[in-house]
Amino acid sequence: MQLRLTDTSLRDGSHHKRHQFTVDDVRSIVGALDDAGVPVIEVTHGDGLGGSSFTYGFSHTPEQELIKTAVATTRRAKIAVLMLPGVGVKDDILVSQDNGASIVRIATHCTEADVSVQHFQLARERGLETVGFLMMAHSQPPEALARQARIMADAGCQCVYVVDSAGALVLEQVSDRVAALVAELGDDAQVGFHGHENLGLSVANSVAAARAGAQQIDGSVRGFGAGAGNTPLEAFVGVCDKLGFETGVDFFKIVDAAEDVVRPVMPEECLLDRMALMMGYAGVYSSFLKHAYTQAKRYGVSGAELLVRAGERKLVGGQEDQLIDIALELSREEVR
Ligand SMILES: C[C@H](O)CC(=O)C(=O)O
Ligand SMILES: [Mn+2]
Repeated sequence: MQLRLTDTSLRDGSHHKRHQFTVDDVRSIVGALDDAGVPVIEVTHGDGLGGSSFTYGFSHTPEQELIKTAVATTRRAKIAVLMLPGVGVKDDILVSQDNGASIVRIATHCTEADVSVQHFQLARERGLETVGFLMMAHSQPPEALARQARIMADAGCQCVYVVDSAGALVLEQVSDRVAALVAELGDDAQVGFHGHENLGLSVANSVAAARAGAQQIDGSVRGFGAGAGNTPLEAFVGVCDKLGFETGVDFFKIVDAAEDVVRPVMPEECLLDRMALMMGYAGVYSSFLKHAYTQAKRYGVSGAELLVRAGERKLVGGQEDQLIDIALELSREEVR
């Protein structure tokens, strides 16, 4: 069986790098991944097009410069961009296409697929390939996710992803969700899976997704992504070789890329440490990790407790400022 892999290190890794990617980083990573045969490479601010802001963190280099560099560097791989409606706007899609991106991935919270309809319609009218991201997929049962996937597919989405933003899903919880989407969508759209490593299961979860019928799988070389990182793509390629899934990616080349090209660009390794584990356990959006570190330090409170409470409040992407509220709550409790 054929799997199409997308590397997200130059987008999800942007969270870990606090959005400080340079043109040189993009050139070296895209060059190495393209040479290894990775078919799709995503390049955008961590929070998608238009994410460079006070709330999410300002980019070192404008994302459109990074996208242009990726397009100029790649020989075979397609360049994808991510957008969250409301963070980015329709014009951002058009500018990205003018700069050579050919796949647009529209991400919504997994109960809000309806906000993506106009973006899929525009992207298809313009001849772009489309992917939909149902984020925080652990928070909804399979049948609810399938209904949201149907909204995306009817709007023109060609592959709907189960996105384990919190790294909170465990094996059958992935396959049940993927299978529900496959059953709902049939030939109308493919199904994909995007994992995070917060419970140490991203590779196993991606295998479960593929076995349940997912045809597209995300990963980031060296796990370079938010939280404890994404599915380490080089490990997943090796596992696919052993299980007989065809990826078209050269295992030895991607292992060298991870070690020699990607690791030097990372500020530090992505760790499965206390904070990351809390995210997986409590079901917290992985992109909150750096914000939680910042607020925990600023208010002198426990980052792990901050994340557990973020999970209890069921915060979703875009509610980063609520971490300040929780930090104040914790510091008030400590004073008493
Ligand atoms: C904007 C988020 O970082 C998208 C993503 O990668 C996820 O939800 O996971
Ligand atoms: Mn992610």
